[in-house]
Amino acid sequence: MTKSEKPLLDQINFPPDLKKVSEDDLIQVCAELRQEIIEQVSCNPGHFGASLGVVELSVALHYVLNTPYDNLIWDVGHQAYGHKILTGRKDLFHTNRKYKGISGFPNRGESEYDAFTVGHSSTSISAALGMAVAAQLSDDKERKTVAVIGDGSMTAGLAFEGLNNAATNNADLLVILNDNNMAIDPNVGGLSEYLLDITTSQTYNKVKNDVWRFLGKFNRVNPNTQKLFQKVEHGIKTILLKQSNLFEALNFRYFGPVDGHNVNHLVKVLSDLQKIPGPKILHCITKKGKGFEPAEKNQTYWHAPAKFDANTGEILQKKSNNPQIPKFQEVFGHTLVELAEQNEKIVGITPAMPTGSSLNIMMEKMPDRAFDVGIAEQHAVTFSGGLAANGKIPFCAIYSSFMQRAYDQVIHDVALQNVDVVFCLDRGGLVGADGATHHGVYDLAFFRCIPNMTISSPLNEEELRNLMYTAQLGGKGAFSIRYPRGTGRELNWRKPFKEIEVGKGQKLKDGKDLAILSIGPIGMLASDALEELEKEGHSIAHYDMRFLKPIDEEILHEVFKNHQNIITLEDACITGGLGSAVLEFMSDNQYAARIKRLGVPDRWVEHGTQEELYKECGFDKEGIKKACLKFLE
Ligand SMILES: Cc1ncc(C[n+]2csc(CCOP(=O)(O)OP(=O)(O)O)c2C)c(N)n1
Ligand SMILES: CC(=O)[C@@H](O)[C@H](O)COP(=O)(O)O
Ligand SMILES: [Mg+2]
Repeated sequence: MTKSEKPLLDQINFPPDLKKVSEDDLIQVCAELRQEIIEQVSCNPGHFGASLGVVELSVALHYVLNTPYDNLIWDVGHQAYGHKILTGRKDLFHTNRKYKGISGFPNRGESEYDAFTVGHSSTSISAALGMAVAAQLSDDKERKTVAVIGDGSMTAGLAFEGLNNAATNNADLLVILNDNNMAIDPNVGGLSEYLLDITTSQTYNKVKNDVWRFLGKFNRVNPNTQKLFQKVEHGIKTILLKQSNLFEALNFRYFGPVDGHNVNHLVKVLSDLQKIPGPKILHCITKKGKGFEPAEKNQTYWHAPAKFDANTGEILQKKSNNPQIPKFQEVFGHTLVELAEQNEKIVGITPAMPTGSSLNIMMEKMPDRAFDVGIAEQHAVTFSGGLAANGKIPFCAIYSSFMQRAYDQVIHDVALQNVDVVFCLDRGGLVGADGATHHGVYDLAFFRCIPNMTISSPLNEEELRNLMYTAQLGGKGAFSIRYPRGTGRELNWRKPFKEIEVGKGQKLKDGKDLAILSIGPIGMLASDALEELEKEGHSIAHYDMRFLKPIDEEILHEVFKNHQNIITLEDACITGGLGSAVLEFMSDNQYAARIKRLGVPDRWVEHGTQEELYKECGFDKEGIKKACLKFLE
């Protein structure tokens, strides 16, 4: 692809370079930055629409703020590509999300301009408040703190916990609400409707405009008069806006809505707001995908598209390598509808990931029984607990790494209640390019200590269907079914349902030299490795455990009686999951054997393709072979 000319952006490597540009030229800088993002992401896929939507905001913020001294915190961070390009990573941007390349999210270890490492949503207000209070305590009065949070991320409880605390704190904090009326899928819920209301309400906006006119004058007066103006302005807002504005009612000073694509206006507004102390919120209206027509039109697809033609928007590569084989997510989505057609108790829940999880299949077919609850994992779990308490069988689909946020709800609101909730734990294992924030590698360990919890992971698509079938039969309490990002291998997966006995694994292959115990689809890599080793004359047994809890003790007795060398394999952290369970069993039953645990080591694993990361962790096919041969030698 030929890159377009970018005479202004070429001169900008860090914010001080940007500050040298005249205000009149900022529009051109934005155009070049937008084009740079389009060209880069077109050939090196990543998040897209969100970054296009905040081009003007990114330029204006770095133009006005004194970063990195001032703290700029991006919520989620999937929109921070412009920020990265403006803060020293333009020449590295072609390595974005690649193995050993730069991270797709702001990362404290990567740049001093990344004030907080992010990836999970709705952390920005709390983190920013922490930084603002730290500045206050250090008597660092000049330091500004700004959090940029999207309308989707604002729906999470954590965001409101931050607002609530900031309201009475008086720390110098600016929250920029980047409102594009979208999450990955359309944003949902009362807050989203409220934001639309205050953006479009004529009465509200007339009052707001009057206040803005007043603020314009505010900046032109001397400091003594400013104090007086401040009081008057506060009075006006208290009387006129507090009752009609949620954020004002929470003690934030609310400004906006403003056009988030007018860079010169943003520069002016942000400069004005620097002079206003205390907690304040600037409501910016933007368009996700701004400036790239296909992305503006189909915002969900272009949230994170496959490779595309930067000129035409034509998709150049399907996301999956083999489009005929369905993703585990599609098997989940279609199977859920099939089961829900037979069992009217079944309902589906997703916290803001209808497309990613494929719950959208049920949402389209059975809109009354499938719920997108917004970015609200804690609520999704407790909501499921409530549904189950009144006789429904919720299938709550949550990405493993986002489930971390709802841990107490799983314990307190599902397991302890002894109600039937099926957790479809999506993206279990190393996810690839999203990296450390998104790898779903802790769930096996953090669920295993919960009493009565059933923890399962299918070897393949057929087992996924059968586990879902088994779980919906009811009477099983909290039941987790974990599957990874991506596809299995089965074209012909729509087979009749079969109940699987809870706690029963299966022997895939006999062998006498060594035994491998695996859980989940990573077991298929073990099968590949064993096929090759078999040809080399080695005899290795392979068991698909299927359940981590209750674990199949019959299999374990058989294995420990017949084998001195055992390998456990899981696409999960090796501390606390299958390997640990097998070691505990050995100790509790006074067996002795050599055990090698293969899995994700006890350190952060960054981004790359799944294959590169399996290799790094030593459990790709070659790694498994190597571990076996080490024992056999
Ligand atoms: C805790 C958590 N849940 C879900 C996600 C997945 N996720 C990433 S971005 C996003 C949508 C965010 O919407 P918004 O904040 O409005 O940003 P936009 O993409 O519209 O700019 C979601 C659901 C996440 N990163 N973290
Ligand atoms: C930023 C974010 O959290 C999501 O966009 C995430 O990257 C989606 O991951 P999948 O691509 O696995 O759905
Ligand atoms: Mg949004």
